[in-house]
Amino acid sequence: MNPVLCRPVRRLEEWVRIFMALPEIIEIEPLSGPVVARVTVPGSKSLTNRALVLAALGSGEFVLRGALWSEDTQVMVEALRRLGLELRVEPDPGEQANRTIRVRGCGGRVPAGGSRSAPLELYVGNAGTAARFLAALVALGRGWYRLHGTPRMHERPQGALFAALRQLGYRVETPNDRLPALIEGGGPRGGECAVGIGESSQFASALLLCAAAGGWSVHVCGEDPEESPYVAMTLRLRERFPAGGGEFEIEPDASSGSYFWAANDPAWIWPMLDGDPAVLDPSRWPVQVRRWPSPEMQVDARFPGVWQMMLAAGHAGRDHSRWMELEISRARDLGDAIMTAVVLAPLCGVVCRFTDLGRLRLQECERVAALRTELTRCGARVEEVGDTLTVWPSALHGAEIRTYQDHRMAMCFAILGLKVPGIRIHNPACVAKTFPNFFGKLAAPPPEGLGVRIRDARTGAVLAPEQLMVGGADE
Ligand SMILES: O=C(O)C1=C[C@@H](OP(=O)(O)O)[C@@H](O)[C@H](O)C1
Ligand SMILES: C=C(OP(=O)(O)O)C(=O)O
Repeated sequence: MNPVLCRPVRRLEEWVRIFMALPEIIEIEPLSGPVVARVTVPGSKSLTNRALVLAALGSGEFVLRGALWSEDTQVMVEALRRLGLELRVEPDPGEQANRTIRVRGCGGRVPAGGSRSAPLELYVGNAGTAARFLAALVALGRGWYRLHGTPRMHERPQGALFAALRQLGYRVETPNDRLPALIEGGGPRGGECAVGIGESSQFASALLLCAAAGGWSVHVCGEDPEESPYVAMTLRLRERFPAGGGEFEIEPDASSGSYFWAANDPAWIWPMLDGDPAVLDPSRWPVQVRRWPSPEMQVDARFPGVWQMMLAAGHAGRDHSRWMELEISRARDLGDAIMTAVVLAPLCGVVCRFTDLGRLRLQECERVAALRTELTRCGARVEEVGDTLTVWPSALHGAEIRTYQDHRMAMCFAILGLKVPGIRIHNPACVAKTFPNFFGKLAAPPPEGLGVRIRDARTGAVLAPEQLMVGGADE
């Protein structure tokens, strides 16, 4: 192809993307009644980034099918390429935000970095998984690497992971135990370390993913790794991943699926329930998520069961003219999907106590405060005591929701907007972190989507599903 002609074509694509950027603020129009839908959600972010690390360190050729293609996985792919690994990304005809990713493993020999004064720079965006997993992975290389990310990633904790790497004998230089950080690869060197996961369980996952290649023995402090859901995911995946090369299928992302299960409104389910209690079975609900995984790997695969429990308790409370109370723990019952349950709780007719939320304060934003503030803005009664949020049944009204650059704030409140008129979402494009076509799926006609009308809140124009895809779909 003529190289002179190539450049203007690429520029045109860039312009198309810029014109198709989501508006700064959108309004969600509530659904007028039950919608029968069978939605496909993209691959699991957590499994994709773990599988990329295991494939990169493994021996042979790996084919990852159903891998998520979003900001968090793109920074991981780019970082592995900058390290010198060979990765090929191909479209997935079954899902716009998935890819098939082919990886040639380095057999545990991580390519060398730079010098201390000119380290190999690796950008991790605001992907906690990439920031933590790559910090452990580069320790297995030689020379110096510098990890850096977005301003928010530079505030998020890394300290306990760096302490564990130092116990193993690696050098990590950072003034404040956060990113940016310089890490000197020392290659595999057997040894032991203990890691605290109070601030993030990703510290343990990072070390466990690289432990076989590094000869590391990793002790997780304070929590039973088998019972800490995301550490358990790492242990399960290590057992199942084809270490010597081969194909691996990534499950759909259960946290992303929670938004669609939660679209099944109490006001749809309760009237049916009076005549037929079997209606409480999620497999009977109008909105379904295809290929729903078992909870063995992803704790959030429990979401339909938790939503069922909330709906059942809310219904029982109505009959006894007294609200029932439920406790839902971030440590045991749900992972990221607990945010979905928190935001929809005021409509469930049950008092919900959401406990063990401490780690949420250190994520994309201070999520405990953000949830309380934005739900209160919609008229909900919410109380924050320690790391617990209690949410009471409340009459809600529309509001402009600030999303704090947090994809899950945008997605949870968009689902609230299917039930409460006048919900407006600021910076909806932040969903690109894990679910670039989330709003496209809300707007797509049933049965693939929910047929929701989404407007540019400034102009009132209804946006077509293809206008609602954000960023990152171009490889
Ligand atoms: O290991 C993982 O893939 C994740 C662990 C969790 O983080 P924390 O352990 O920091 O809570 C979760 O919130 C995040 O979205 C993904
Ligand atoms: C906390 C999250 O992401 P991470 O820690 O992987 O950046 C999330 O996706 O909700």
